[in-house]
Amino acid sequence: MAEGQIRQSLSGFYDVVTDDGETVRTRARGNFRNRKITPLVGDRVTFEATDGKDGYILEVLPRRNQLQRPPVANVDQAIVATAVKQPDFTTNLLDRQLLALEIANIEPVIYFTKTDLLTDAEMANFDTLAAGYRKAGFQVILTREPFSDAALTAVKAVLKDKVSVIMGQTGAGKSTLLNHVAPDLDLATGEISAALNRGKHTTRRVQLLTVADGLIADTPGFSSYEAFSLTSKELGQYFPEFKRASVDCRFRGCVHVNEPGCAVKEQVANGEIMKSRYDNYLLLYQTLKNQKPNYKK
Ligand SMILES: Nc1nc2c(ncn2[C@@H]2O[C@H](COP(=O)(O)OP(=O)(O)OP(=O)(O)O)[C@@H](O)[C@H]2O)c(=O)[nH]1
Ligand SMILES: [Zn+2]
Repeated sequence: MAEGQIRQSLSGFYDVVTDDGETVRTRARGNFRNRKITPLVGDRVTFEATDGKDGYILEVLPRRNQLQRPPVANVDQAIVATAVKQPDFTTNLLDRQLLALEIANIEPVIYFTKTDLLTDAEMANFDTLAAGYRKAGFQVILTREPFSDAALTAVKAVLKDKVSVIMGQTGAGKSTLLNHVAPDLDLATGEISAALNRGKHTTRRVQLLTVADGLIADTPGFSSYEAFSLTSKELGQYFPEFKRASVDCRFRGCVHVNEPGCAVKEQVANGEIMKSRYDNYLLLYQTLKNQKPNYKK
């Protein structure tokens, strides 16, 4: 019996890399299907290897988290590629992406793309915005020149020794960024997400690629479009700076809307919490409140 990590899945085959760096092609045994366990890329597994034949997976070790798109487990962080322009930037989309990651228990890293399209005055606004997100507790990479040494050094430092996924709207610059970080990958811009997960292809390949001493999923995520399975009451827990502030709210279970003595609203008023985050919270709160209860979870 050996142990390793699934680095690629393709048509029912799982390529497992052992701690010695050896790659073994395996299949999952029937008992996985019975137990409704589908091994995922990123899973730590035990497996049996047979000389000259495909090995088979014995057990999937407990997961820290898992994503549906891309189907990857044990993800450390998500690089949220966020264009400052083309497509237009909105805090609403960014905050929804951050919420989705918080729910999935995956650390976000906000990476602003296309800063070369900004005037200096516009750049100053993004500096202020980045400072707000940093204060809220998020990692933010914002550089004046895309793909400058400083920008690439920052990205590589973030990727090192971690399992990362990259997410962002179509056209946000995900493949362009990856191509700069790892030129040998040579991903076709505009094709990274077109080729996969669009329903047309039945043989879906998912891979963790070695990039800058880390592992990165070759398929981007789209979780911002997904419905959130949480209640309006729970929402505040997934805005980290709200959660921190809420210990000082007068009422336990304060949802930071109409309650008196709300520490979150106080911090919005005095500029500690970003107004845009609060406005987006209120929009999401209303959406969730109007949503039919979801008893699935
Ligand atoms: N000016 C400018 N253009 C950029 C930058 N990064 C990417 N682009 C352009 O933006 C367009 C979209 O970039 P992609 O890297 O294909 O975007 P993507 O996020 O991979 O898009 P999908 O594959 O559709 O999800 C391309 O025409 C890129 O050349 C940048 O930093 N500055
Ligand atoms: Zn409150």
